[in-house]
Amino acid sequence: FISKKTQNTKKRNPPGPKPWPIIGNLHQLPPLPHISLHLLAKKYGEIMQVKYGSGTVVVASSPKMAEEFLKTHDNVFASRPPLASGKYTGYNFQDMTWTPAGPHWRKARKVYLTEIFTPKRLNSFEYIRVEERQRFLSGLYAKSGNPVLLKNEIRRYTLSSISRVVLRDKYFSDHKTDTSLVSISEFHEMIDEWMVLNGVINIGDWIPWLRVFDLQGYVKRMKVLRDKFDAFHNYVIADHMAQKDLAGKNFVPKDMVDVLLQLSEDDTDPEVKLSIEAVKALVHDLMPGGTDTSGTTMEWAIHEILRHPDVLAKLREELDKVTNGGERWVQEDDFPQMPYLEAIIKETLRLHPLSPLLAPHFALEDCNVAGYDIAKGTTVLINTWSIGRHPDHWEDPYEFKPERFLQGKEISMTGQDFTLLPFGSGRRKCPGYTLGLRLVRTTVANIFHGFNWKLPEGMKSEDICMVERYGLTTCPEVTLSIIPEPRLPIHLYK
Ligand code: HEM
Repeated sequence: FISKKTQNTKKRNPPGPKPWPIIGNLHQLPPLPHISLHLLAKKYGEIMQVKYGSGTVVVASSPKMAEEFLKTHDNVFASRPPLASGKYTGYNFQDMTWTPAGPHWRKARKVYLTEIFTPKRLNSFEYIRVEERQRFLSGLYAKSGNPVLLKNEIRRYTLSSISRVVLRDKYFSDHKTDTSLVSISEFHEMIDEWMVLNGVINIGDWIPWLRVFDLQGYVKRMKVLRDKFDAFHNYVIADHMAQKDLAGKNFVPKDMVDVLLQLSEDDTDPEVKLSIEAVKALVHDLMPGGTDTSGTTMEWAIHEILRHPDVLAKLREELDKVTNGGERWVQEDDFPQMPYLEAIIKETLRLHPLSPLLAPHFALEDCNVAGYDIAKGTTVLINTWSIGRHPDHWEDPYEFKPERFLQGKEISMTGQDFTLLPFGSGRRKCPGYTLGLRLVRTTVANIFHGFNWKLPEGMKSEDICMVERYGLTTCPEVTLSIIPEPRLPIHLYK
């Protein structure tokens, strides 16, 4: 017998697979959790509850459910779960990616949006992006006729573009020297490790009594990485402060570290003061957050274009038109005249969203979503990989067809349309997307404007590997080796 009162107060959880004791549904996730959750959602529905150990995780797999969490109830779900990666590799939850919703996060977000990623600031750094792009394209020209690992070239280029804007480019070198704290390859390894450790499912986060054992060794690795990044940031901050002192009253901020340090001296905000520790945490966000994100998106776009010669032919038509038959490189102010390029980028991000489950969101209080009770402390994942393939919203969802974005109503990729969410939406939306898109658009355009690309002997375009490697960012499993052949007048490469 259940009393009427009990019936009325009984919680209604979203449907989901039956969890096993202790581990919950963790055994159902590997190797690619977004695809496993996509398949489970086909059975249990657009809002689904699973158990990660003893933790409750709710997964949204349709545009409608994404809108519920990221718009209708955005204020409730704009936090992050307190995972070990945020503690050890996010400056004890002070970096923006992992910081819980609250005064520090609001302050950090305001700083990013009003000081760092304003159109004026981004325009003022355009000359850096142009110089770095030229260096990148000239480097490819020098390797004409030889196979290049495109991923490595792109990573080097995105790192120097972002690091010159964030902290000037003097802290790395090809090899470790007295003046460079880490070599470029060491720094790439640190970024890779950060991406891996921020995307892993760490058992200790979800089965708390196992935490002390660190069964997978992830926390040990996080601590090693924390110390490496901290040594780097300490050096960078100390160097910037010394130069600021030297300049005295004549000091003018030259990069984002300068801007953040200047803001840390501002005592006028009654709510939060930006400590030096917080400055390090925010600089930390910009480096891995800015490099691998844009680079991996470029990589996916290049793979797709090479697999689709018809797409390449149409892109070339557009490139030739805006550059007057190839008299010059494509520039940022050409974008409005390049709808096909834009459609390619959207289609790439639809099929290969960089963070297929976004970064995890977290319920700050109990909330009723679409008739289901979601308890405070629930982790929420938005499966953008699944949403981008939703058969009710996309025709031939598994096909790469940029043309779909040129027909009918315009679909935005920056958070207004819940069918396409590569940057998320709402309060936690990616703050760096304007910079990311500027880099991705010009690079993809110029790679195909400046070069024909030959695949290695015996390889066909359909052999290009599209298998994913899971992490906070999901990249191609196999690095493509291809041969550049210049197609523009020689003086443009010099
Ligand atoms: C094509 C490039 C990029 C893509 C696809 C991308 C994607 C994303 C996604 C999916 C999120 C999580 C949103 C959520 O949890 O709801 C995010 C957050 C974030 N991104 Fe990006 N991003 C890109 C470029 C950048 C760049 C260039 C920067 C900085 C230089 C950056 C900095 C950040 C930061 C700091 C956050 C955390 C925001 C918060 O938690 O409040 N991103 N990005």
